[in-house]
Amino acid sequence: MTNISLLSKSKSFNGEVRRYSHKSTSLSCDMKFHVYVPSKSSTPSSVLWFLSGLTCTDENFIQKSGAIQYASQNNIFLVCPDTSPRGITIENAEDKWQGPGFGAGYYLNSTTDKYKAHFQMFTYITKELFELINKEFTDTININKHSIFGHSMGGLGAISLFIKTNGQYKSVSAFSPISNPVNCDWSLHSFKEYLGTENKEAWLQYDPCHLLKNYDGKPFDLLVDQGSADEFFNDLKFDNLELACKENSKINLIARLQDGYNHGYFYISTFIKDHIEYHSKHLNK
Ligand SMILES: N[C@@H](CCC(=O)N[C@@H](CSC=O)C(=O)NCC(=O)O)C(=O)O
Repeated sequence: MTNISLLSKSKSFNGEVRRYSHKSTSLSCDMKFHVYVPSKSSTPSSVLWFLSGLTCTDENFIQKSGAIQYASQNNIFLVCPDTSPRGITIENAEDKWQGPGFGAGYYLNSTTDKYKAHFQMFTYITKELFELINKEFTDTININKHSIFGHSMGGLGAISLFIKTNGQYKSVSAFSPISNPVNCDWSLHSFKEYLGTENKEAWLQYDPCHLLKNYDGKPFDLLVDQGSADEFFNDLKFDNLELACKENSKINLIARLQDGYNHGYFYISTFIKDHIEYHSKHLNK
């Protein structure tokens, strides 16, 4: 018995863009997500997860990134989750697009009384939705071939989820990630609200720079693109990311400062082909 409801589908590059809804047990609310299903092939598709940034839903990437063409060419099944629980009430909610709140789940499991009932995005992405995709599309995908990438808050999420799940994903990359959230006022504010105002150790468990500096697993590549004209450049701490990776010989950082590009989807769509081909190479090793 299926646990997902099809909301829409459209043919695209010989495959299908589909939007589904389901009742999330980890978030205790109804959630939506998009997938791209490549055209039928004798080889099961590899799976590539994209984690979106602040203010996004499951629609921004699939509509604006230009990824579908390259996913089709590389037999890649795309998964585009939402960025927070939806349709619930947050008592005394804050009206800040950087969070905490809707569109700003930071891909972490909240422990504070105000948010913990619904803001469990780490578990939602890495367990609940991961298992749902493997179950519902088991005839289409290779359940052992998943990779992950993301943008901004989603770049933070891709790097932290990759490291914290010990090999669940074959490869990782990021566009303009929030690399050091504990050293940026607005992301630290969300971390304090989600994880506790004095709980520095908990914040660090979701901070890419801290995780990269202290990583002690199998060596891996990390492709990161960063626009030089990014309006959030000083908040994203690209330099701290480079330093954290330089200090750890297990991480092969491929850092690309892209001259003149800003933070938005026109920049993402310029380099999306490179990222999809990077993941395809790692998924087909
Ligand atoms: N203040 C604006 C800007 C919000 C913004 O730029 N969001 C980015 C991600 S930022 C870090 O995670 C984004 O992806 N926006 C969606 C898009 O389609 O561009 C606002 O309030 O929107």
